[in-house]
Amino acid sequence: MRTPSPSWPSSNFSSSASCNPSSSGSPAGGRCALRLEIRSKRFAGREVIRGLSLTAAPGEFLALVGPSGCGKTTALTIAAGLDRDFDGTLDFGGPEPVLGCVFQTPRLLPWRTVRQNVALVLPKARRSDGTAERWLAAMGLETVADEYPGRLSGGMARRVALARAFAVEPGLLLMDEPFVSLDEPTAQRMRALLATMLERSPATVLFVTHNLREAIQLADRILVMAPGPTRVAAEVPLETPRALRDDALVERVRADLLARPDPTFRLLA
Ligand SMILES: Nc1ncnc2c1ncn2[C@@H]1O[C@H](COP(=O)(O)OP(=O)(O)OP(=O)(O)O)[C@@H](O)[C@H]1O
Repeated sequence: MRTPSPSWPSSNFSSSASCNPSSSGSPAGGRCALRLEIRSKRFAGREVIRGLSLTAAPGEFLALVGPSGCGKTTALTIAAGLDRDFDGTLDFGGPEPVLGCVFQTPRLLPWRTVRQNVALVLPKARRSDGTAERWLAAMGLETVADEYPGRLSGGMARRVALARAFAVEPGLLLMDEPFVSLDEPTAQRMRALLATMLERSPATVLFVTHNLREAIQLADRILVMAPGPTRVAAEVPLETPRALRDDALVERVRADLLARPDPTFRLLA
């Protein structure tokens, strides 16, 4: 049985400090640079990535797009520091950042309430200081804080996963197809919500997606990956402010990219 969906939070917000669920009060937070150089990554001797180099400026939203199996998740896992078995370097231009991760599935603990799922990622001293509740409220989820994940819709569960990622005030947010398999209207609302949350709590973002429209809508820069072994084959900066990217603009940019003579872009059609 599913609980009724609470209303979606508004994507407009006041910039006053009291509206910011972040406790640091610092809009810049701990945003970090990201410099990842994968000279070679092998699985059981098979090289899947060669010569992949990517950098992100503090606060930049970088989207990695490319066909299935080309190594996007592998690169993200290395950027998260979860796979150190590669030839190359990972550098944040300073101390290791606080990481927030959002995966293809929400990965909520079914035996914990929504509130507990968010509070669990916080340092012990902050688990009951209202941080989890503030982020749940920011996602429009305050009415389901005491529910268990099994009672949530798919979209609500994804919002809990987003609240959990933002609750740690990440300097680096790693997202692996976070809105895949949602119906399109729900995915659209999630994208708007993500953009709003990033305005409230800025982070450097590495966002993996198959969905070129989604990348055009959200990213500051798109890296197009090509397989065999994987490398960055093209880079697309997006200069129109995110808030001004309506459907028509997204479609126009997508059509322009797919019409490019570079065969890499045809892999994205
Ligand atoms: N643990 C592993 N052991 C062996 N091979 C792996 C492992 N993880 C990934 N691979 C291989 O590495 C390649 C890249 O996989 P990866 O999951 O990074 O691709 P992807 O671009 O994220 O794919 P998708 O878009 O389908 O999620 C694939 O050929 C995959 O089979």
